Amino acid sequence: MTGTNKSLEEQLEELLGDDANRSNPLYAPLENLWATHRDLARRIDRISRISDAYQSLTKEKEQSLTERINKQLRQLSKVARISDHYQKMMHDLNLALREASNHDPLTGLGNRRLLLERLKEETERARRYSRPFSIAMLDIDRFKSINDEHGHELGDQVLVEVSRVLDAEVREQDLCGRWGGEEFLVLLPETGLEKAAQVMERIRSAIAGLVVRIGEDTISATTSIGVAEYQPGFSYSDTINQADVALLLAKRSGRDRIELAVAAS
Ligand SMILES: Nc1nc2c(ncn2[C@@H]2O[C@H](COP(=O)(O)OP(=O)(O)OP(=O)(O)O)[C@@H](O)[C@H]2O)c(=O)[nH]1
Repeated sequence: MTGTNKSLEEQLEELLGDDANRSNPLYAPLENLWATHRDLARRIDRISRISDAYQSLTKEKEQSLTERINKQLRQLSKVARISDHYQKMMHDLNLALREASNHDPLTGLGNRRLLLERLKEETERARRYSRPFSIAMLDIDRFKSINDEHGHELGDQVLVEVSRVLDAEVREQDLCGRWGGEEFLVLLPETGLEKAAQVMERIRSAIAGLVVRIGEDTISATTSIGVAEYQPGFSYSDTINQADVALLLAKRSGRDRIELAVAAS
């Protein structure tokens, strides 16, 4: 009656389902035992389903917590990237602002503000370490008539060309900048009057040889230059005044020349 490949449960079901076995004295206890077993199995099944459900709920919670943390991490790294980007932008903007506040937009040379800053520093250095320095004030001759004859735009072009010569001719340690209008200032650290005069003579000659072309027309320009050396006890503006006086002398003496400031005795 019982096949060997049948499970114990199947065999019992078959035994208890067969009415012929009811008269067997073991039938009732076996039926009871089977009922108890099935009840127990149902309970175990329920408990394990509850446990499974609880486990998957916990797993789900864990998963969603991990997902939430990952999402927050992704958002944080995005915010960090954006913040880095803005910091770089601010840095570049600051550099551009500093560059703009220190440079002349037409010629690209340092402006009066930068020149004054460096001049003050150089005066302090000269005072402290007893080191020489000189400055040269350079002015384009009869610039008004260049503007009047050829127009303001061309006047601007001459300013740019003169700036290029200046920038190319000054030495590494020197600083040249636009003092204002058609006037330029060259700062020559570690340089006495005589040496400064040599450098400026080279610059004067290079500018005199400059030819600015406009279509068929050509323009040339000359410059007058006043050179002054820092004197002990001088303020930076005293040195500027001395260079200005020398420049005025150069203008009055016929232009296209260099005059040196007379050292205070
Ligand atoms: N094109 C142009 N002209 C300028 C600029 N700044 C100043 N100027 C002109 O430069 C001229 C300077 O003229 P003045 O100060 O009379 O001197 P100058 O004609 O050079 O004569 P001297 O200095 O005596 O040789 C003025 O006409 C200004 O308008 C500029 O940025 N561009």
